[in-house]
Amino acid sequence: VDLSVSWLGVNMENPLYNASGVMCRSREELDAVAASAAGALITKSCTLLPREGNPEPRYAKAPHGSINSMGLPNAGYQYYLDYAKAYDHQGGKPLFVSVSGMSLEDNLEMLAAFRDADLPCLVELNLSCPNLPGKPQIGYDFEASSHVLSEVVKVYHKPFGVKLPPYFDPVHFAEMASVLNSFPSLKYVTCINSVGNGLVIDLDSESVVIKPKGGLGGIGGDYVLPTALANVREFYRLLDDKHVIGCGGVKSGREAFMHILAGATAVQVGTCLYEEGAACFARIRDELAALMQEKGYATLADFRGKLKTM
Ligand SMILES: CC(C)(C)CCc1c(C(=O)O)[nH]c(=O)[nH]c1=O
Repeated sequence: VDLSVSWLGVNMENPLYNASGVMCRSREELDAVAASAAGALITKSCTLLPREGNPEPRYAKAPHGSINSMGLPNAGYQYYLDYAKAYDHQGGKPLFVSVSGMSLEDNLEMLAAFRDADLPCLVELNLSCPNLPGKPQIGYDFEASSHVLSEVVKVYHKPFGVKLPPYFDPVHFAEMASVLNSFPSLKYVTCINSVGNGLVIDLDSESVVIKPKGGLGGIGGDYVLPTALANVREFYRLLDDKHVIGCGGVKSGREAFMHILAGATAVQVGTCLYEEGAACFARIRDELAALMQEKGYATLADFRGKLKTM
């Protein structure tokens, strides 16, 4: 079976890579993903200046996944720009850079810097980045999303992507798809970011399990798979001429297969990578290949987007 996928000028030997935020904050972590069986790698969302992030514990494993309120700890955009400048784009795996500025101005400054560096890597704007005080995250404010993207495309002229939070209402799917469809240079979306502001309680201690935000944090893992698949499917259906990257609940070849069946071009691994380490990529890759073999599919295109309805 052939697990390769070529899209937006990048060639991946297999469709699996890390979810932004997991094993991608330092060059050592990024090199570990690149050295693994992953087909690509993406950096931790960066801000203009380095950030410590929230007090620990800020990540916790939960019975069926994970919860995190990391608070955007990162080395600052220059660090990732330097990594991208030194990166072997020809011989290496595709490198994606995630950007999540604390303000539109910060995002525009970072995007201008990546533009001027003229690197082969693709830039992904995290729309879970903070909005004005008293407003929801950008991705949940359709007018703000439209404004941000309008300003972004004035500065950044190359193809780019956005990381989307999960949506839960058909009207929201339609509204966000309508916003995204008005930007032709926006060539892909990654669905989904963690399911926001969940609460994991430890019964023995009768306590929250992470320190920031009174214990509230983004949920990942098994808990989010159905929501992730629905977001992949809906945006695959509603977007014109854009790729959808699946993220959420992938821990074996089975969930990777489901994401591709729902329409995903490639698939990211977050919680499972955090818990298992980079060996998960070879395991999931081999499980996906075995599943394809069993079902008689030779390539990813043989089943991509071919989810049956009743
Ligand atoms: C939640 C934000 C801190 C605004 C963005 C960074 C981020 C974080 C984080 O750094 O806390 N965690 C996630 O699961 N998704 C994210 O997009």
